[in-house]
Amino acid sequence: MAMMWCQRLAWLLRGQRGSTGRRWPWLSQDLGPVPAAPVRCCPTAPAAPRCAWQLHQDHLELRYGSTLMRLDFVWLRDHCRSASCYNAKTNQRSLDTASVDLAIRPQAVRVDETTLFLTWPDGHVTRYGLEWLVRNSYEGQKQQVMHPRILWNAEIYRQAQVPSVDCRSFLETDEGLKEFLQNFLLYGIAFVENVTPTKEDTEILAERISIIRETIYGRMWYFTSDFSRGDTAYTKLALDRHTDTTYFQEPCGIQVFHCLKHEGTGGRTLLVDGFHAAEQVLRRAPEHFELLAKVPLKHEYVESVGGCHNHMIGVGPVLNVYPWNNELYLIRYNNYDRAVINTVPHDVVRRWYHAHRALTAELRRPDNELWVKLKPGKALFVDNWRVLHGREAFTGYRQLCGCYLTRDDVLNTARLLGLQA
Ligand SMILES: C[N+](C)(C)CCCC[C@H](N)C(=O)O
Ligand SMILES: O=C(O)CCC(=O)C(=O)O
Ligand SMILES: [Fe+2]
Repeated sequence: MAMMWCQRLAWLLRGQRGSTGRRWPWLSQDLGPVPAAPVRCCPTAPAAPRCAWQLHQDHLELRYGSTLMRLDFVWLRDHCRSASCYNAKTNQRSLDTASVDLAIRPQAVRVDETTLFLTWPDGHVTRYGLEWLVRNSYEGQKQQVMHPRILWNAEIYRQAQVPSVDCRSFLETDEGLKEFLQNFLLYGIAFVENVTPTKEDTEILAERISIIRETIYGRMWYFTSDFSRGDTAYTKLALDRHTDTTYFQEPCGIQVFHCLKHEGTGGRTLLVDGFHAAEQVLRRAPEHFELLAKVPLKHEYVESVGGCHNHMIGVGPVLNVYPWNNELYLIRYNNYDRAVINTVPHDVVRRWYHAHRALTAELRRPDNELWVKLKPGKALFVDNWRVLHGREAFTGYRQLCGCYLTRDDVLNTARLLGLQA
């Protein structure tokens, strides 16, 4: 029934080029109720058609199920999955997009129960599965989040009783790895237990899920409070919550910590969900959130200790969101490493400080603080794009090892196991 109705429209539409605006008032913005006549002509049809469409000057408006899509004609030509336009073996586009006339319009449009058919002026036919369009259209994408997450404060995290994964199951079974990654994606932190407390064993863990990201700190690093590097991390001092490598253009995606030894007091690790704090700012004062997401600033690492000479600069806002759905994907927060602010005009800078204060207040709320004591055998993976870490001051000998991971490769592993990442 829907099909017949649309086909009729297709006939009507021929020769209607150059039209603007809505030509068929019975097809309201949300393609509202179905017109009475066509429904009656097909008694077995369901009450509302699954699909309805209408051509506009530069796009096709298509409703399928509850999704109303607006599909640009060039987009529709560009994403053609025919054998000559797309190589299904490599999943790569063969079509040269630059060869598409930017004023292209389909010559004929037809929809059946499952598929949209478009015939282009040169006779080429493009087919789209309607389900595929829902999944891949802007409107479909907007209805979902890229990364499903559970935002937490200390209470929520404890209540969830997220299990640690055993080292053997992590290394030897896909289920163990998948469970670990699922927890990591949802909470931004995850633990592996019963790890042999050596750098080499920690490295094996890291390599199970990703490629190790070598940085100025090396590939796998050890650190103690020997000030072997010009950074507070290499002392016994407390470290307030922060994310690492904010001074890289692309901050490291994941950080692995494994405490190999601690003979002394203090030294607990602090973890805070930066996205939870940012969400609270968004709820309470959206203008602060917006400023933190819009104003770029620099972070900097200037080192000149012993033989180590480094000067790194990373530029970007504190909060990074996908523009199409405002979903957070990266927080860059390190008050130690924040550089001189010289990218913000005078009439914005004070407002930025207010916004930064609001976020800091959220990040410092005691209910948001998760304190854990890292012990030999228990490795911690932290999403450095989301969860802030810090540490309590300590006494005695304390040795940590770990590494950074490339984010893309962690997500790759997760996707290959069937997780949404
Ligand atoms: C982890 N490791 C000890 C190797 C490096 C520490 C880097 C510390 C730096 N201030 C930052 O926050 O990025
Ligand atoms: O010593 C710690 O527990 C963490 C120090 C730190 O922030 C880091 O190494 O990135
Ligand atoms: Fe750190």
